Amino acid sequence: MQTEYAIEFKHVSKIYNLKSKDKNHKESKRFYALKDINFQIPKGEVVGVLGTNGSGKSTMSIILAGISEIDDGEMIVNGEQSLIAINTGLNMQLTGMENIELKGALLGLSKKRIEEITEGVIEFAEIGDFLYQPVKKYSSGMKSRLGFSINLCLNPDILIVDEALSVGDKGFAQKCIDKMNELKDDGKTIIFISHSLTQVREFCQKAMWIEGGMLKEYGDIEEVCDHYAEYVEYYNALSNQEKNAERDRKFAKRIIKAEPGFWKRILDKLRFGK
Ligand SMILES: Nc1ncnc2c1ncn2[C@@H]1O[C@H](COP(=O)(O)OP(=O)(O)OP(=O)(O)O)[C@@H](O)[C@H]1O
Repeated sequence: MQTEYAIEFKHVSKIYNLKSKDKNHKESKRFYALKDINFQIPKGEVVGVLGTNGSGKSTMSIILAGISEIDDGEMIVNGEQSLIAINTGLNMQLTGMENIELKGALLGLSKKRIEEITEGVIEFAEIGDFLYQPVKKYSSGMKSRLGFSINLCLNPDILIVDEALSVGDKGFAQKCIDKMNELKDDGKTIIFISHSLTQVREFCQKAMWIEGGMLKEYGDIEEVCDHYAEYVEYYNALSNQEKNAERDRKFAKRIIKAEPGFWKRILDKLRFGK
């Protein structure tokens, strides 16, 4: 039987502009936030994403969620995806309730479905009357409760969780893990981005390690986690000077040196969506 994929990345790259240090220097450099990423995630798989700060994990999460466009390559997503992240997805001016309605409307859900989701959120988030207050008045834990609850209650085919568990209190984090386990048992695809190797080992079936914008490893959970842990240990043992050199070395590989035809390809893609 042919494997059905929830997500396929084919030579996916994401480019960002980097402002020049020198204020008078108009030209800005371009660099790869993600560079030539290839992988296939079968439906129903739970994948942990690891990588040191700035490696490209959040960039990947917003690309996966359809919030950010790719600059090169192709991404194929089969199913409705939903992203839970610390600072995304909530409108700060609107109340919790209005945020639920807005999200429902953007997804084109029926009034009845939005009411069901609202009931689910009231029960799951446990933020009481704060649901009728603007989100800007919430604590970060309460924002996380609301964001988590909305996205979990939407029951997406593909759930992307970006470091969101680190904000809520322990009781709520456990409640989210239990709910995520339910989704896992239901055969949903979950992409779990976390700095906690313990959480990744416990919750995921496979792991992906992104470093310096590139896919370093993707496969067996224990193997990838062990290799990542070894790297973190190696990096932490470096002197500050060595750490700087390591960062510069990684960054040098991300700066774009345009080969012939590169910019034409990017521009054509922007103009014609090719
Ligand atoms: N909007 C943006 N414009 C320019 N550069 C950006 C933008 N967003 C992210 N970057 C840069 O892209 C690189 C990847 O960032 P990203 O947030 O994806 O990393 P991360 O792996 O999620 O890091 P962390 O573990 O620190 O959250 C970083 O160098 C970051 O500074």
